Amino acid sequence: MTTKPLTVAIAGLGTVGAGTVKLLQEHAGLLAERSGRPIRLKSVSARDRKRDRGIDLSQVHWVDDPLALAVDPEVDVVVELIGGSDGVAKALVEKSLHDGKHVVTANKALLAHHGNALARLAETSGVSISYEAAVAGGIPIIKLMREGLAANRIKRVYGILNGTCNYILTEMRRTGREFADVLEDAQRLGYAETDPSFDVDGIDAAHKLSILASVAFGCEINFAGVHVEGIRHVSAVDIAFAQELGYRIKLLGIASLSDHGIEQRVHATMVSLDTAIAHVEGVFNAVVTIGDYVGQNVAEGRGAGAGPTASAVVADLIDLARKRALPTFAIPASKLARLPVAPMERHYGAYYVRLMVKDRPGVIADVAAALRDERVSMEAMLQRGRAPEEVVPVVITTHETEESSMRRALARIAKLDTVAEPPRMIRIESLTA
Ligand SMILES: NC(=O)C1=CN([C@@H]2O[C@H](COP(=O)(O)OP(=O)(O)OC[C@H]3O[C@@H](n4cnc5c(N)ncnc54)[C@H](O)[C@@H]3O)[C@@H](O)[C@H]2O)C=CC1
Ligand SMILES: N[C@@H](CC=O)C(=O)O
Ligand code: NA
Repeated sequence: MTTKPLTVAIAGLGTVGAGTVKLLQEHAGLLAERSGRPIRLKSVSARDRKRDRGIDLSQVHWVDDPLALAVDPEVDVVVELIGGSDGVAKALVEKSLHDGKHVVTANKALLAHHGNALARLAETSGVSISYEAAVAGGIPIIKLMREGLAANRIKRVYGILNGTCNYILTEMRRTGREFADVLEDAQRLGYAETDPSFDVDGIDAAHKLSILASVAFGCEINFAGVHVEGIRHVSAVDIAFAQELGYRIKLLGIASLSDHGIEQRVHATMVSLDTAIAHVEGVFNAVVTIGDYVGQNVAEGRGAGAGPTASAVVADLIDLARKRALPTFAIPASKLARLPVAPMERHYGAYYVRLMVKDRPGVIADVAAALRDERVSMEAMLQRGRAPEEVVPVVITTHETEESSMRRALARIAKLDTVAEPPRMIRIESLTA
């Protein structure tokens, strides 16, 4: 057994970087045992050398220019924890791979945008790019899919992929607090992205979903092909109606294969209270995979924060120390398929629609007519409180229909004089987990 340490350099010492340094130091003995050799942190780079991060950097080289880490001949692995799909993070990862260094990264934005090219580059350089921390934080979902489920064809993968959104939706429901107020909490706790609109607008979950889809289906990453919606439009009223109807609202990422191609979508979703995923709360994420031999598998754990993310980063380092490397997205980059994107208009599902209507005779008949004309079949209707000539909420749930019909019906409903605000639509997903 080799005792030569695995020599590591880390770029970025924020939430994840500082958490990773702490874990490497506190568990040094355990990691050496599990890896068969020590994992040695040689150097670090970040923007502000003087900042107190609550970690001991006295035995570590400080390097001002992160790109210098890529050319240090002693370094085996560069750990990129800066973030961002371009700029320094991309330059560092490319330079490191070119220079024959393994890369570990938590950067899903980078992989979603440039993963195909980076996987090819890693392969031609004979090194690996590992990214367990990039998808669902501490859940070992990449390991689960690339290794544990490797014998299966996977047709569908979905889950709660953003800790910040799940935390916000959970707190709003439990406490009735406002969206902006809860988002500040998530930022303080280190869950949110540098620009939190990436979280709340669904972009971060879409980055992760595009990576999961590639590993699940053996296809190239196609981030541009993800239909993305966030949670800004989800209001306390919808959360309360969801509860009354037996649902919970979750931001889900869902990828599946159909006759039309690959469907990838991220949006607020009503899931039945009977499902396990409805009860995944706070910063927890959950990923459900359906394999043809194994059936359904559910993995749950913390999706963000220093500790869980560091756990995933260091798990990748242990694999490298053990000299275990796999193709980036489970099969060689040159073999990844380029799949057609199934248009969202062809999506077939059930819908929740909330209208704010003037409480007048005939209004419901007009709404029902618009639905009927577009062949959307109503499942149930709820109206709470009567206040003639006042604006009141009316909720409709539909049977399964094509999204294009639903959109046409909503466009007609929005134009009715009695409808005071644009209709709010949330997809209802029938899930088994
Ligand atoms: N915070 C979390 O819970 C999770 C974050 N991630 C990902 O991990 C990465 C890091 O995220 P956080 O630690 O939360 O971010 P952060 O903002 O707390 O830390 C970023 C670090 O990068 C450094 N940095 C920024 N620009 C730099 C530059 N030009 N040159 C050198 N250093 C630079 C900053 O000084 C800081 O130390 C991102 O890709 C993020 O998406 C992934 C999973 C969970
Ligand atoms: N901002 C992300 C961090 C982890 O990927 C999240 O909230 O899930
Ligand atoms: Na993970």
